[in-house]
Amino acid sequence: MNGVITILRRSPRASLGLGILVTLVLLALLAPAFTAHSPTSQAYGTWLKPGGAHLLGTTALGQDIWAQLLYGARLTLLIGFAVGLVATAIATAMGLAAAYFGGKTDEAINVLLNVFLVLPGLPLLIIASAFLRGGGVWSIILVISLTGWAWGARVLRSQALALRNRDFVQAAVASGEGAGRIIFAEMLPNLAGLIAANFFGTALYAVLSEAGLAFLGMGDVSQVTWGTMLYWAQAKGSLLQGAWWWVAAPGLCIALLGTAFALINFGIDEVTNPRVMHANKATRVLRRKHANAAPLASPGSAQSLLAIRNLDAGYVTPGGNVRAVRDVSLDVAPGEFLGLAGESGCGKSTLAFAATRLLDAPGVVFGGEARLAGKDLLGLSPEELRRVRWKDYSLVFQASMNILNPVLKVREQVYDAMQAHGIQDQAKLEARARELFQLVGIREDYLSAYPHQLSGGMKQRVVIAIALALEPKLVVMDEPTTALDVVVQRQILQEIDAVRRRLGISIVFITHDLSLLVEMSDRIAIMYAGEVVEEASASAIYTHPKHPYTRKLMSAFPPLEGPRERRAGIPGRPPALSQSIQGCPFFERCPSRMPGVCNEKPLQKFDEATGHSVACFLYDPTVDPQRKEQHEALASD
Ligand SMILES: Nc1ncnc2c1ncn2[C@@H]1O[C@H](COP(=O)(O)OP(=O)(O)OP(=O)(O)O)[C@@H](O)[C@H]1O
Repeated sequence: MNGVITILRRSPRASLGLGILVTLVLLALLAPAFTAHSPTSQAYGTWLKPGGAHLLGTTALGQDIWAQLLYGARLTLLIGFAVGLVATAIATAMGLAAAYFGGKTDEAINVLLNVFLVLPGLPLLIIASAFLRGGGVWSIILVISLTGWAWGARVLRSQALALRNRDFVQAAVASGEGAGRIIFAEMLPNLAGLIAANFFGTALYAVLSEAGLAFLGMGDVSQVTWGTMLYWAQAKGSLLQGAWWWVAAPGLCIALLGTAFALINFGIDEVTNPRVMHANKATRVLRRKHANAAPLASPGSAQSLLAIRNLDAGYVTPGGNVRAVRDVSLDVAPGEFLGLAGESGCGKSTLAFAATRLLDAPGVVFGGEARLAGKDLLGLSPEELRRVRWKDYSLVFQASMNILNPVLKVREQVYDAMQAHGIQDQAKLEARARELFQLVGIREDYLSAYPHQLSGGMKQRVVIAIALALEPKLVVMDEPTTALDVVVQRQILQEIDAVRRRLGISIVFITHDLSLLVEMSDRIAIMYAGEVVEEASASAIYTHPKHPYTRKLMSAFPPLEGPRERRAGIPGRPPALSQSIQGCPFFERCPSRMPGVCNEKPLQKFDEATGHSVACFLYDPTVDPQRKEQHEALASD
């Protein structure tokens, strides 16, 4: 129900379509309230013009056209809805079975699908209806369902196959969940939008097919539907008699019903697909804002390679906007290693992707700025962006090794990025590829290998080599080594650091592992619930963490040296990012919270020392120092 309300709220097209559909259904159900005539009675005069007792005139057989239209809507709608249900049920069952069971089941379903898809639709409908003639409206429903399920099944199968390979389904399989639960609880809900769209698409096909069959005289012409009305109008030569309204009335109604189904279908697509409409809208608004924006004039920007200002980003979901990055401002200096840390889900990746224009729908940048060497990244056209990526900045993320194409040799893939940016000379390409391999610690002969011949660590090094190929000014690394074992992880990190120092590039490094960051970074920014809550040099974060959250994070990791101690987690959960947050987002979990201050005042950053800022009211000079001391003491108890 909530899903339907969201679709209607978000999509004016869906609301219009549903409005038309509901009106037609009401007219059909309440037909006796709108006409006193019977649709089948032939007691009225023939060929009467619209007006008087007969709103739309009468037929050649003396039937009231308005009454036929109202009562005919019942069967037409029944056929649409019934075929929609039957064909969608078949398509869903086939698609899910093919994807879940795979192997022979998938092959068999695929063959069946292909047979139905290559058979021409109309002749198949005609032959099937000839066989089932005399079976009334249910045989029409059966015939149209049998010919109309295959397209939906093909689309659902491919979507279900993609889902089947997603981590959460694989995890459910690995944990021993039964087939029924995986199909109905894990996969089906993710296909809900597609199934609903398929229902309305098939209903539209059914209404049009019924009209086509009836018009050809292949349906049950003794029943009143909009299709059989067209058949009789044509058979009795209504246009030759000048009675165009007999054809126009059912024709327009069919077109109206078709429009309603199509509008609802569009609406579902807009909201449940990749939410393209919203993403595009937000991007357009942002572009306009950026076209008029003045360059940044905030402190630090002269020193900054990457300057992020008041960045707001997140995801448009059917349940509302998720604000995963909230008003974040951050600078990365040339040659600097900036670590970004925080619990899972606090917005680190969203920040990195949004600032580098890599956030895909349903992700959206709601506002703010990101400038790289003064260039407004959020305002660049796709062509300008293409020129800047890889050359000015590149990105390496956790699953990056999967970007390697399994059927191309590593050499070609290393060449690709360089060729796309104008380096065509084979000798130069080869020399640079070898140099890059040396840089990231892989033997040069692996350039001739295929990705499957490399280990995970080597593949990740190849990706890092590709990211460095054009010597970008900035490399953003989002947990690039998390999937690797700790020894390989450490080696790669040391090599990345050596490359950074040698080439003078800046690195933004994202990880949960704060102890690793302390070791590697120049500066660390701690994120919590979409906000940067503390920012300081790595040594200050290690020796004097200020924010209670940073302190808790630090105490959750083993120390770099000294005796082993029992580590404590942070009780509670971060707030939902789909809701607005009043005051400090850490309030509920904070051992030093000051009720009436932290949960009420708008969150601010306070400078504790040069280059050390904390978003915490314990450092607010306007709060009574005694109160702060009491609460700090509480935390240390
Ligand atoms: N496609 C999406 N649709 C809706 N919400 C999303 C989507 N992707 C991420 N989110 C939400 O955005 C928030 C921030 O996610 P993000 O991946 O940026 O966090 P993170 O700190 O990088 O987490 P992790 O360390 O686990 O990668 C989370 O609450 C997450 O649930």
